[in-house]
Amino acid sequence: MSGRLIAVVGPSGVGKDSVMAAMAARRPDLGIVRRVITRAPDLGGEDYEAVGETAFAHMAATGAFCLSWQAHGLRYGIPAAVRDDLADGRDMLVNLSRGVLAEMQAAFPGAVVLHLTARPETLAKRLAGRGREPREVIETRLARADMSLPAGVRAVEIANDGPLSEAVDAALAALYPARV
Ligand SMILES: Nc1ncnc2c1ncn2[C@@H]1O[C@H](COP(=O)(O)OP(=O)(O)O)[C@@H](O)[C@H]1O
Ligand SMILES: O=P(O)(O)OC[C@H]1O[C@H](OP(=O)(O)OP(=O)(O)O)[C@H](O)[C@@H]1O
Repeated sequence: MSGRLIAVVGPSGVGKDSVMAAMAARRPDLGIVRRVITRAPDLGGEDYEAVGETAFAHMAATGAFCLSWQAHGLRYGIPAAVRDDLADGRDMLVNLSRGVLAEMQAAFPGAVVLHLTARPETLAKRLAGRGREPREVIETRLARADMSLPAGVRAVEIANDGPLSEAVDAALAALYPARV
């Protein structure tokens, strides 16, 4: 059986990368897609492939991505090779923009969407604590926080205001309902 693409979405600082890493730690069969980003290398957080604008444009033009978008002044690409992992039967977590969900569902009909939420004050505190972006950049990220999901996208809503383990429990329970 094919694996499922599991899109993890939500505002900056909500905990997408933290929840994904903790989910994969609990279920080693769950993979995490390594994104290609025009971000400086080694800024911490997720494991990503850092590339320059020219390399990104070349990759996009030669079909290296199954999905790509632009946000926060950066370009993001999802390697088309994720289809090989899915064909091998592996469920794959991927951190996506809310803006590409309709396109993603058309391209991956069996995909599941996990929508993480948290209160605005929680987001502000976490972004400051993460320390990856300067204050002005944090402000513009917070301004996008309440963006809604595109019409017609069905998602599992998961609150991540409390301990990380609670969000991870909720996400795993939604994906892998226990058989009674
Ligand atoms: N449930 C949580 N409780 C406390 N801190 C959290 C929780 N979830 C995430 N964090 C912290 O918040 C910051 C942002 O999390 P991150 O996973 O980078 O979010 P995102 O990928 O959605 O921007 C990180 O410093 C992370 O350690
Ligand atoms: O359209 P949106 O839903 O607002 O999302 C836009 C981008 O923001 C996040 O990026 P990134 O992972 O660089 O930032 P984050 O870790 O602060 O969320 C997310 O992964 C998208 O790439």
